[in-house]
Amino acid sequence: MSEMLGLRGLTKAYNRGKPGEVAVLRGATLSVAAGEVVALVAPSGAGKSTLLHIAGLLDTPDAGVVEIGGAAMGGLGDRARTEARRRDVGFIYQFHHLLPEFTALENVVLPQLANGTPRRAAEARARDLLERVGVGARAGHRPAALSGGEQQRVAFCRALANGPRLLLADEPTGNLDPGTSDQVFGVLMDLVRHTGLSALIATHNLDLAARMDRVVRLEAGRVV
Ligand SMILES: Nc1ncnc2c1ncn2[C@@H]1O[C@H](COP(=O)(O)OP(=O)(O)OP(=O)(O)O)[C@@H](O)[C@H]1O
Repeated sequence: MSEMLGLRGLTKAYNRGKPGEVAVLRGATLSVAAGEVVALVAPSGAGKSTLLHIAGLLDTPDAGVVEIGGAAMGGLGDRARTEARRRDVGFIYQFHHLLPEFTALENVVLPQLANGTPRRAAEARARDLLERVGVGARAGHRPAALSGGEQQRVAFCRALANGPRLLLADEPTGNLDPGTSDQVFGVLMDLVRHTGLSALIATHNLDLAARMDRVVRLEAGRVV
């Protein structure tokens, strides 16, 4: 099977060369195949957010290689990185991070407009995605008027708005109560499977991890 995400020998330290240096990644290597959904399990502070940010081109490693769809990302300039991120990567955070002054629909439309999609097509796609995750009827509401589970469903739609090839999620249901988390996670998995996306999903929840294709652990800065 072809590889969608390749992380090879990543190292990353904060406060590098200073007294407070924290070596977070120490040669982390990981591969996600096309269509594969991988769970990333790590104790708190082990560096999973750092790893996801590097994989999602939001941060750069000190050393090592990031490949998306077989293309090395290391040599890209800022502009090409931003383009690759917008086009290829969808990101979901623990907290929804929706724009509070915009409706659910607009939150899913805006990244498409930024990517050059005409408004009419962007709205049609946004409505379709919101319907698929069961919040179509709430499309005209702002995030504050939605429940936590609904907000997170909208955030899933936003992450998928530009049709990424790779989905990265950092505790996507970590902010929800256990019952809602379970249900909303099911919605996310349906969406991912339906789209044939590759995904790397960080979670502390071993039951959720067991519902993915493969589980990897981040320990002492390496993937085991
Ligand atoms: N900007 C920074 N400057 C200094 N240290 C940092 C910075 N960002 C993260 N760290 C440290 O690096 C380590 C890994 O952080 P990271 O956020 O990647 O962990 P995590 O596994 O996602 O943790 P959690 O599950 O608690 O969110 C932590 O010890 C953290 O304190």
